[in-house]
Amino acid sequence: MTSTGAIPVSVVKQHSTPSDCWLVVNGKVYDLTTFAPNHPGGAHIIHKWAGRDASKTYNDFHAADLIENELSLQEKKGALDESTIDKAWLSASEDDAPKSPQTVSNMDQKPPLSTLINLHDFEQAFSRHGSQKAWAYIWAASNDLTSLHLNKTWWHKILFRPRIMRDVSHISTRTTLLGAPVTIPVFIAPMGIAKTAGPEGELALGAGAAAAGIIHCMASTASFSPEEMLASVPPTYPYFFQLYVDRTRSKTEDVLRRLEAYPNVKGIFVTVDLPVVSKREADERLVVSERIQTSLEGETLKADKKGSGLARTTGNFIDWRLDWRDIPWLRRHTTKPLIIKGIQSAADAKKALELGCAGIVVSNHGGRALDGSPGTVGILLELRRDCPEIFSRMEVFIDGGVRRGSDILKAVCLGARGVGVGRPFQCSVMYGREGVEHAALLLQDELETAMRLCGVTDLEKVRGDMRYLNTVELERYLPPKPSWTWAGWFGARQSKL
Ligand SMILES: Cc1cc2nc3c(=O)[nH]c(=O)nc-3n(C[C@H](O)[C@H](O)[C@H](O)COP(=O)(O)O)c2cc1C
Repeated sequence: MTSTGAIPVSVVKQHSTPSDCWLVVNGKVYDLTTFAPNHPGGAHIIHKWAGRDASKTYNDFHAADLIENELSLQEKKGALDESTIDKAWLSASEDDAPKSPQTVSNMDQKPPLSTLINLHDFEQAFSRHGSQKAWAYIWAASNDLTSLHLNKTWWHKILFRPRIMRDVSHISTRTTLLGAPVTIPVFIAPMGIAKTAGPEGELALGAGAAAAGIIHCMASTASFSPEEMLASVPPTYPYFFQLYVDRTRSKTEDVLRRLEAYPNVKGIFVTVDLPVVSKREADERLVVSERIQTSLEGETLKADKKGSGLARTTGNFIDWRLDWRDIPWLRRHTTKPLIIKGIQSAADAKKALELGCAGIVVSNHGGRALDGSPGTVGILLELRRDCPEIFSRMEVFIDGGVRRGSDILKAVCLGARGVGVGRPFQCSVMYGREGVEHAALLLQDELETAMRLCGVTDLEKVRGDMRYLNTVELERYLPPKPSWTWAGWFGARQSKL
C-alpha cells in the first residue's frame, strides 16, 4: 500500500487464485474470493481475472456501480495506485483467450427495425445477429423444452367467438396495472442481465416501455442497479420490481428498503417458481465449453455428474427455504403491494389471496423452471374454473408464450388484468430503446385489430367475459375437478385402511 493508501499492481497480482481472488474494476480493487461462487454468471469468469484488471469484461455485462452496491466494506480494498501501472500489467489485462466464436455477434448487420413486423421477428433477428452465447441464454428452457412448447401452443388452442356488425370505429385498450395507467395491459417480464442483448440493456427496456406506455418489471439480477433503471424513465413513471429472496436475508431487506424511496415502484413481484435453477442445456453446453477455454492454469474442472450443472450455479444466491410463512416477513420490509410470480395451481393462487397478496403472476418462468409444468394459459383457465373469486379480489397476471395482440385479448377475456412478455423484448434490446418501443407498438396494433375483428370496443368491459372464447379444446388438459382427484381418492382409501 502506498502513502496515499492506494494499492500497487504488485499487491493485486499476489491475490491471483480462486482461494485468494482480487481483481480491479474501473480503477478500484476488490476481493471477490467469497462472492465468486455466488456470481450469477459463474465463478470461472471471475477466477479468470484473478490478480488482473477485469474492467473491460465487467463493463460488457454490468453497470459501473453494481459491484460497489453488491460487496461489503471489507471486500472493497481501495483504489488502484495508477502510478504503478506498467506494460506488463496492461498486457495482462488484455483478454488473452482467443475470441470465442460463441461471443461474436454481427449486430451491425441486423435487419432494419422497420422490417420487423411481429414479435417472432425480433427473436429471429437476434438468433441470427446476436452472439451465440447471448441467444442461448435468452431462448434456453428446461430439459426437453416441453413447457416452453406448451406455453406457446396452448394459446392456439383457445379460439375466439367473434361478434359482428358492431361499430368498432372507436376502441380503447387503456387500463391500469396495480393502479398504474397503461396504453395496453402489458408489462415487460423481468429478465436478468439485459446487457448481454445490447449495450443499453435494461435502460433500453425502461425507456422503451415508457415511450410506448407500458411498464418494465426490473429483475433482481439486472445489469444495472434499481436506482439506475429508475432513472431511465421520467420520475413519476411507474415501474415494477422483481425480487429473488437472497439466502442472505439482510440483502433482500436492504433492497426493499432502498425501493421505499420510490413511490413510482408500484409492486414487488416475488419470484417463487425457481428455488433452484433448472437444467437449461443449450446454455450449459456453451458454459462448459467456455469454461474449458477460460479456466485458470492448474484449476481442476469440476463438472458435476448430473450433466454439467454449471449453469445451475448461477442461482446459488436464491433462498430455497422460502415458504408461505415468509410473506409476513416480506410484508414487514415493504409497504408496496406484493405479487407472487410463478403460480401454477388454483390451490396456490388461493393461498396467495388468503395471505393478503395484491396479485399473482401465473407463470412457469417461460418454461425455464420445472419442465412438464402446464402451459400457462391452461393454468389461467384452471383458476377460472376452480377459484373464480380471486379475479375480483386481486390482480391476476399471466406470462409465457404471449406473442400476439390476440393472446392479450384472450388473456383479458379469461379474466387476467394483464400479461407479461419476455424473450421478444429482451431481443429488442439489440435495437436499443427504439426497438423496445417498436415491439410494444406492434403488440398494440395487433391487439386493436383483434378487438375490432372480434367486435370488442373496450378492453375493460370484456375482462372475464368468456362468451368471446371457445376453450373446449384446452379444457381437455385441465386437471380433474377438485371434487374428484386421484389424490382425494387415495386419501379417502387410506383413511379407511
Ligand atoms: C433471458 C431471461 C431471463 C429471465 N430472468 C428472470 C429473472 O431474473 N427473474 C424472473 O422472475 N424471471 C425471469 N425470467 C422469466 C420471465 O420473467 C418470464 O416469466 C418469461 O420469460 C415469460 O415467457 P416468454 O419469454 O415466453 O414471454 C427470465 C426469462 C428469460 C427469457
